[in-house]
Amino acid sequence: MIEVNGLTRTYGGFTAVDDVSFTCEPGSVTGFLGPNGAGKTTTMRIMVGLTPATSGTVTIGGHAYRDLPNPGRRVGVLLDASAQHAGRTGREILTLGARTMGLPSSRVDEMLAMVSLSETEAKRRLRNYSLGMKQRLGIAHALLGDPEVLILDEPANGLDPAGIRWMRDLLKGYARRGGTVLLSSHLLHEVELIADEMILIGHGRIVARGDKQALLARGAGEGRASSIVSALDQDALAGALHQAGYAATPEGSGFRVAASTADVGRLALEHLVVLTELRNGASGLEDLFLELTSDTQRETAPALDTNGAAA
Ligand SMILES: Nc1ncnc2c1ncn2[C@@H]1O[C@H](COP(=O)(O)OP(=O)(O)OP(=O)(O)O)[C@@H](O)[C@H]1O
Repeated sequence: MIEVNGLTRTYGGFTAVDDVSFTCEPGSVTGFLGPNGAGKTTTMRIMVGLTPATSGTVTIGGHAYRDLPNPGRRVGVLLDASAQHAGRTGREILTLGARTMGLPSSRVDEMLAMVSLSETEAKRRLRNYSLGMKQRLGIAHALLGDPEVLILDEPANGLDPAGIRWMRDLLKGYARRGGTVLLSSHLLHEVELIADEMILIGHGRIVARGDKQALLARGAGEGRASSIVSALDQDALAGALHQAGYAATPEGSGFRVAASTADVGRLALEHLVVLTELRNGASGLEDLFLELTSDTQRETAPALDTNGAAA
């Protein structure tokens, strides 16, 4: 169990983390989401004692991280997969970790096998690892001490699709066996698939949190219905939509309509319009994320022309 209470971190006059409180329960994966610079990494660094808090507390299993006698056996941490010594091999990095935690060297082989790093790859120096390989090694390092809590900053970063699925299954299995997982990510879809609980942060403040299903329902709630629709006769479709009073904007080869697929389908039937595509255009979590963090998004930056100059 992780308990974060009133966590605040300021840098000069700037507040990077602003009175953040949440808990992560055993047996669940908690997704920590927010735009660039929202305060996710800072919060996680404070949790594991790498950055001091200005105020507030974090406890893991009831103790501050710095008070845990053998922290690697309690908390697995992956904050920056490149933060290890670049001249060491993957095997050396894991062996040092195992020794520090008082684990047998057989644990290193187990972990290498678990993250699918081959014997040859394990002998390579970290500086010659691909990003995905570094992430795999980082996950192996985090799991080395068989901890009950995992704190992972963007663990899917650099993994290929098969690697992302592997990590998803790994973390879900870990939580099912009673582990507590906190992971940050920009990959909303990925978090939707993996997390049970979600925390959305913007400008250092929590803007939403709770059970994934409840947040998704909120994101896809009343007034947010959206469909993507195309027809053989687009003009007839546009006319029918207009007549019914549905707001429609051109998207792809058809329209995005502020109505449910059932309503659009019914309308097409009434007007005998043959549809070539009709699907749900709402992305509950993405819409909610963009709405709640809209003041922290950067898309107000000037558009670039094809030469990269500001238009
Ligand atoms: N040592 C520091 N000195 C000054 N400002 C800092 C420092 N560390 C972080 N910040 C600022 O705090 C804010 C939060 O940064 P943080 O790295 O926690 O964001 P993040 O949510 O992890 O972003 P990203 O998704 O881009 O990794 C940013 O504006 C960042 O510039």
